[in-house]
Amino acid sequence: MRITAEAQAKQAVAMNEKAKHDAQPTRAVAATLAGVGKTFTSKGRQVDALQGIDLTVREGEYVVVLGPSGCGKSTLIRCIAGLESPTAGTIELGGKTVYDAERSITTSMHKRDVGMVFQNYALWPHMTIQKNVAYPLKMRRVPNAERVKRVAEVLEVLACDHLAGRLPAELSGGQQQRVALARALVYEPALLLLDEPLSNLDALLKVSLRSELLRLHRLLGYTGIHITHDQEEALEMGDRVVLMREGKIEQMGPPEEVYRRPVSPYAANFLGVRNRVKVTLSGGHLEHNGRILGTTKLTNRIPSGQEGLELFVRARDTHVVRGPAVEDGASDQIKVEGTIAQVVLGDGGRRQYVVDIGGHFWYAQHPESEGLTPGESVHVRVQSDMALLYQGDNLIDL
Ligand SMILES: Nc1ncnc2c1ncn2[C@@H]1O[C@H](COP(=O)(O)OP(=O)(O)OP(=O)(O)O)[C@@H](O)[C@H]1O
Repeated sequence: MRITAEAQAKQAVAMNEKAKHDAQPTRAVAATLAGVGKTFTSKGRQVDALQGIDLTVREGEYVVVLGPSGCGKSTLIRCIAGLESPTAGTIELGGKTVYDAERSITTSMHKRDVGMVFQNYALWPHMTIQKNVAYPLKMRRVPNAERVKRVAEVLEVLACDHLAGRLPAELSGGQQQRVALARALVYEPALLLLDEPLSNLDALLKVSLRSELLRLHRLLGYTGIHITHDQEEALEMGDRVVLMREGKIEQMGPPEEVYRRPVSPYAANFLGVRNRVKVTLSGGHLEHNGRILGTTKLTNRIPSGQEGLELFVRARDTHVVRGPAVEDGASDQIKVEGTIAQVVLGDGGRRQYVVDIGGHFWYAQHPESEGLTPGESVHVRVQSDMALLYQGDNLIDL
């Protein structure tokens, strides 16, 4: 979304201003979306940014919405906040309808008890940190003494108390995002929406702020909806992960489930399953480019005559072994012969072996023999139950 920092600052303040403080522990609310659609019309063109979104986020749950650029994540969160009006469906927050296309109900963003944090922090550049965080309280005419107390409390929770007298430009990106969080939380909103809050931060800071966000969520108990295009962030942070694809929900579930069973090649690809090869079923064998893939029993569980099959395997589930594949008959393994093309430093500083399996690269992480070097003949080996097999867009249940 291309919105100016100034406009975002106004939106964030306006929403946070209205999130009511009642001196109680935070009241989390559920968010329920049914059949939500949003079509943008600009210059005679229509874009269906959201289509038929059904999603319930439970009270106190932390849901991470994941997807590539343009899949509708920001539009979704902006519709929940009231910054954007959907064109179909209903939205309920805490059991109250805040949007209903058919009944023409649209509650303004000021009346939704929602806090929001943006990717680019959206702080007021000319105000000190203390004033930035106090601003929404001031707008609601919270008395000065109470304001000072609450700002000090929230800055302390976020370990930003020592920054109170500085201007945003005098802070690092991570510090600015902490302050933006403080401003969103100073009202103890029942629902916190986070629009790519970590995307502008460097890798190390990202990881520490992930833990910080989870700690705050546990401490304060609000319902959280966090959007990101980073699969690692989503899997680490979400009680549930919602994967989006072209304005629709492709898959949702607990992170372990989404990680283990991506429902489609799109989901597998987005969740970092790097090895993807077309396979055929022939004479009871699974084959790639006319070569039999080991002694896999996957074929026992697939009806014969299937077309459009694709095998997906994670690099971290692949072993690479020197020499040709030996048929031992006993194990249920996929084996593919090839040649080491590259040895590179991959995820988490682990050596990654790139194996040329006949014009196609296969990534493997576990060497069974030390000192493998480019040009060597090897085979890659995978336990069949770690493989994912798809037919067209569907996961075959093996
Ligand atoms: N105001 C608008 N007018 C016209 N089209 C829009 C508008 N806002 C978003 N879109 C379109 O709607 C689709 C979804 O956009 P959205 O910003 O929600 O995606 P996103 O997943 O958040 O992407 P990003 O991570 O790049 O922000 C895109 O095709 C986008 O071009």
